[in-house]
Amino acid sequence: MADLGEIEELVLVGAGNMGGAMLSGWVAGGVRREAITVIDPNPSNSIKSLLDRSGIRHHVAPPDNIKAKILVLAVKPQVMYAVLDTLAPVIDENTLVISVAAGKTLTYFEERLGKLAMIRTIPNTPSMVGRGVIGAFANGLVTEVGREKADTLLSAVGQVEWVEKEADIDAVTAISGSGPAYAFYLVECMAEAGRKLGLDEELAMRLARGTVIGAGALMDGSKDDAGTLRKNVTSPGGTTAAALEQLMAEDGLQPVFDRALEAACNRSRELAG
Ligand SMILES: NC(=O)C1=CN([C@@H]2O[C@H](COP(=O)(O)OP(=O)(O)OC[C@H]3O[C@@H](n4cnc5c(N)ncnc54)[C@H](OP(=O)(O)O)[C@@H]3O)[C@@H](O)[C@H]2O)C=CC1
Ligand SMILES: O=C(O)[C@@H]1CCC=N1
Repeated sequence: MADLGEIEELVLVGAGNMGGAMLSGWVAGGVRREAITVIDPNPSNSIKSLLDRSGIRHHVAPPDNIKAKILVLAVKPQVMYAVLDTLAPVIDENTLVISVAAGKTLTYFEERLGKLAMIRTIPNTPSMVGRGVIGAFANGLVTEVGREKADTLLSAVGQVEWVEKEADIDAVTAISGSGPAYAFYLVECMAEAGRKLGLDEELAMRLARGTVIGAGALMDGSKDDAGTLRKNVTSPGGTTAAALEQLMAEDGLQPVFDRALEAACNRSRELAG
């Protein structure tokens, strides 16, 4: 595994939710501040304060005195086209490009930047607390060393899962990229149901939040699979069995998740263009 301290000429384009999370992970993990350049016309106050605190170079547009060894693209898919047009000054034939943009394919980037070593990734927001899940696919121009460096950078914010087919990234996006939103929605639904049972709204939310956080922590520390952990809660003839009977009625939530993840996967494919 490469060392974060050995990373050089790392250029981050877009320091929002995802770019900012990665930047924080790199700084905390030991990437040298001199090795990082951030390009963002309007970083948030928290990123501005990180940049000021750590003394990292910041530009509102690509400067012409740096060639990126690693270029991380973390702007919204909708502005990617315009951004790529501006990047020529910071790219040469040795630049390794890492995209975190949902949907945007390697072909899309190759058509605009030329044939370069490129990695398409899809992280998720728990990357902000170092607990992300990041799917990644490398094109044929990425060397073993390049892949190791990318793995090290991405591992600074979470668990990296490499896939063998680029098309799988759309499905990864549907599970782990968007997945935190499903977990948060679960909390919202549980809290609302508790409120309808007569609990104070804020108490219901504290109970729902704490339960999902605790269940995640339990799963994190356990060798048991999710099904076994569920069965451990479910006493025969008890309250959980009564609830699960409702949640699993007919085909249960599976068809809803099938439809939801298919919609996310299809949307990822649509964002390609
Ligand atoms: N949020 C998520 O859960 C996930 C997001 N992603 C992907 O990450 C990418 C970024 O998303 P997210 O971080 O949520 O978005 P944000 O809007 O939080 O961050 C994007 C940043 O890029 C900045 N920006 C806009 N134009 C430029 C430019 N020309 N040059 C440099 N920076 C620019 C934005 O500034 P301003 O705010 O002023 O526009 C903003 O700071 C997207 O492609 C998304 O698909 C992937 C997985 C999960
Ligand atoms: O909703 C989106 O498009 C981005 C990608 C995955 C999570 N957020």
